[in-house]
Amino acid sequence: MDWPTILPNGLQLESLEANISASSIPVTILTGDNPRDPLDLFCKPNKSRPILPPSPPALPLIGHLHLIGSHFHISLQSLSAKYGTLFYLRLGASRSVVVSSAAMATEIFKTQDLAFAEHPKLGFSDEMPYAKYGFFSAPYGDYWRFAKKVCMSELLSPKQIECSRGVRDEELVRLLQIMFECSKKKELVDLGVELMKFTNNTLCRMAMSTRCSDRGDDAEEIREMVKDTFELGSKMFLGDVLGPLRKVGFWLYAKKAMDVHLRIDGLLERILKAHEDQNRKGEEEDLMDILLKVQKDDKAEVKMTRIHLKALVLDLFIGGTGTSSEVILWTLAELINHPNAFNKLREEIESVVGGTRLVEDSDVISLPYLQAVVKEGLRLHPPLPVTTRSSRQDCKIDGFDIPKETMIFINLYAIMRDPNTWENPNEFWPERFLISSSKEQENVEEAFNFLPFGAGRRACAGGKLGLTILHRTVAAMVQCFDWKVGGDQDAKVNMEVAKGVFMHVAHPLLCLPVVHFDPFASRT
Ligand code: HEM
Repeated sequence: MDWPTILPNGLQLESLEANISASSIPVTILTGDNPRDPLDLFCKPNKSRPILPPSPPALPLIGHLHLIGSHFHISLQSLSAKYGTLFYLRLGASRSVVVSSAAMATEIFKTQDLAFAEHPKLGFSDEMPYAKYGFFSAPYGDYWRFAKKVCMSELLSPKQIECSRGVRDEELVRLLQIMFECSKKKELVDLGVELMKFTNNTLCRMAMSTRCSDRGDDAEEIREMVKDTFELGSKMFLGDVLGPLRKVGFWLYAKKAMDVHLRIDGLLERILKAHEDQNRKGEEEDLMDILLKVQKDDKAEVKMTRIHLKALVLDLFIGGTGTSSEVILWTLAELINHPNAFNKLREEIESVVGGTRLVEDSDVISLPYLQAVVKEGLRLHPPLPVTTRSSRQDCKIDGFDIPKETMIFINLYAIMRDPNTWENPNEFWPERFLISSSKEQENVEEAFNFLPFGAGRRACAGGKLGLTILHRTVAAMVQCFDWKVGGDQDAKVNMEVAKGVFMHVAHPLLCLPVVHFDPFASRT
């Protein structure tokens, strides 16, 4: 099925051409509920005439680009209020369909999961040496299925998460020590920066025990490179998805992208060699050790190459660090702005943990309010507010045709703030997750209303690890400190979101930590 040249509302090619030649391009083309996409004027007519979802008026060449503002997820949310929970957009050269309700998401994530089990291939994928081998970008097929199995049964399994407890404990204590130090010196902490370092270090050590290498500053170097990758990645994504011509993003940033890639590859290669050379028997296995074993396993159903291995480690590292630190930051910001919730959480922690030790992973099961707080943080501030899929074949949703290789934007942010599902959807109110019974909560998740980790085959592979890190870190930061924004007792956090496709905070969160409880006091 090709994209149509005649629309379901009956607009004919000839009449549109006439309108264009009358040189009133935008105005005349843009009338009608489901106007002709001007780009299609140059395509051959197609007999099958698919019925596309409704769409806003489009402009020649740029399509609907002019309707996208500084916050991608919010622009899509506003458009869905007007054009429905399934609508068609052409952003520059990309044809896409936007999904903004749980019912439509159910089609993508459950009913037709297999048909949408791929992330879209971006214009620059072929040019980037790792992109073809990565897990996130892998097409649904033998390699992806094999890597997913390795992730779920080995790398990110409950057993491996438990094995990583020592590393996670050490990194959390290191984070808290920084806060105690700043508190003592009455210095403001940039919470975003410290949390990012914390998740980076945790994931870096879990993935490749940087102590294996001969240099001590690998984590810092990786952090820099991941930052560069993210910045470049979003520019190239925007260039690719929003630009008038595909691959423009790549042409613009190719040299820088290649430079970052070579730096990352050099570093990963060095760490990999250190793992191969050392006799690590008796030492705790990290993810690289496990993958090296998988790579050498002749009986494995798929042969994993060296480049696959490096790309997978990098994907896990990139997928896990920024996401976790952002949610911790937003959740703390909400708690600081909602002192009642903050105090309620602290009381719960103190009643379960007592006053002599730091909260532990094993306490979380007895801390329902903590779990509700973290869920509410994820609901309001999903670090990937819009996830993407690509249709692997021609499909139908809600009676509309979705041609093969259409990019699907699933607006997780809009779904988790849908007023039809959530009472006072924009309010931070963790109690909403306590009021309903656990059965009702399961229903909410099964009904695809709560989707911070996406869903279906391509759902987040590290959700369990992510939640483990979130629960423990938020709990420890509340158990140990009061937080004064900018050093001021009554100041509130500015909750503005930075421009772009992610959910970064727009302004650094600078806080003075004031010690409430020091679990290490007796040891010093
Ligand atoms: C708060 C923490 C996290 C959040 C909110 C989050 C969210 C997401 C979302 C929304 C997706 C896209 C899912 C979809 O398209 O349906 C995703 C994919 C992914 N995430 Fe996470 N993530 C988190 C932590 C992690 C961690 C800790 C790891 C690993 C260490 C990880 C690894 C991945 C991978 C590998 C994918 C790609 C899955 C695939 O393509 O099959 N994530 N994540």
